[in-house]
Amino acid sequence: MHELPPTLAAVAQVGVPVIEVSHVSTRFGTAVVHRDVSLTVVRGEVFAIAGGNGCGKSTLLREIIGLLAPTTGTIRLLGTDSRQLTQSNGSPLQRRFGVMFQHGALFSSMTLAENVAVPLREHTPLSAEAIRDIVALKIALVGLPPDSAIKFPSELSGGMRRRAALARAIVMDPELLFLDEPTAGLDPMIAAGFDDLVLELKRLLGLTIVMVTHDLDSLWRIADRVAVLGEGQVLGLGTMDALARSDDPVIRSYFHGPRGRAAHLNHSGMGLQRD
Ligand SMILES: Nc1ncnc2c1ncn2[C@@H]1O[C@H](COP(=O)(O)OP(=O)(O)OP(=O)(O)O)[C@@H](O)[C@H]1O
Repeated sequence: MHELPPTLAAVAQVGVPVIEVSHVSTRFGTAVVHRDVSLTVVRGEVFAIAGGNGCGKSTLLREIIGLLAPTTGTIRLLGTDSRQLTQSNGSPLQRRFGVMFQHGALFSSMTLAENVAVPLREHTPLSAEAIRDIVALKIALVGLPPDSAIKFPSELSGGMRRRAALARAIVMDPELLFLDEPTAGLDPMIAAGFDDLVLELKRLLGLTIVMVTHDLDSLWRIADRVAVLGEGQVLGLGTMDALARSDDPVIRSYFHGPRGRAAHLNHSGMGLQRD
């Protein structure tokens, strides 16, 4: 029997759980960040983790990708306990996901092409020529011009830096893509363009996407499901439409404050109407 190419194999498994967070609690000293958090991400969705400042979104992301071990509870990533990632470097599992950290986290002393090449240099035996070709392809895929490859991060705009960071996150053809505050600090037009790019890459590459964000426009635009964290717990989990109807006071204040209302109006098209 022939094996399916990775993208088709991923499409064939749409809806299968790829991340299972079970009864996770996290403490830093006496500070409790998570108490009994459980959620499941299924293949093929854009799953967002939202909530107020300091509610533990990035910490949960770090736990899922094995940079940090939860105090209690378990997290299974693509069927493997993510503690195994915490304990070992260079696990084959690490090749199956890409991460775009907050603000892009590009190396300032490297050109854009060198930044994008880092995972290939670290995790594959590919020749310099093959790496150059793959990097050029990924730079084009995120909509950056070829001449940006030789530029340093300081020579790029904020939006271009995010696209470069995204190119690095997908350079190993991952199944799963993690985005930590991908649109933070971008102006609304650039942020919307970035959201569209994320959706396009999801479609082209058969990605499952987990995104930590405060950006209500992004949530309305691209999230299939959203987990709202607060008070150490999952306060609500569902589609944006379902969450917008929630009676939970924290969720209500999150979605029905001035920014939440404006984002909802924009999403429904009403925000674009003029008198
Ligand atoms: N390594 C650490 N040691 C001690 N405390 C930490 C550590 N990492 C995170 N925290 C604390 O855990 C809490 C949750 O932080 P986290 O960055 O996960 O929140 P967040 O929801 O992503 O916040 P923001 O939206 O502001 O980025 C914060 O109070 C933070 O100070």
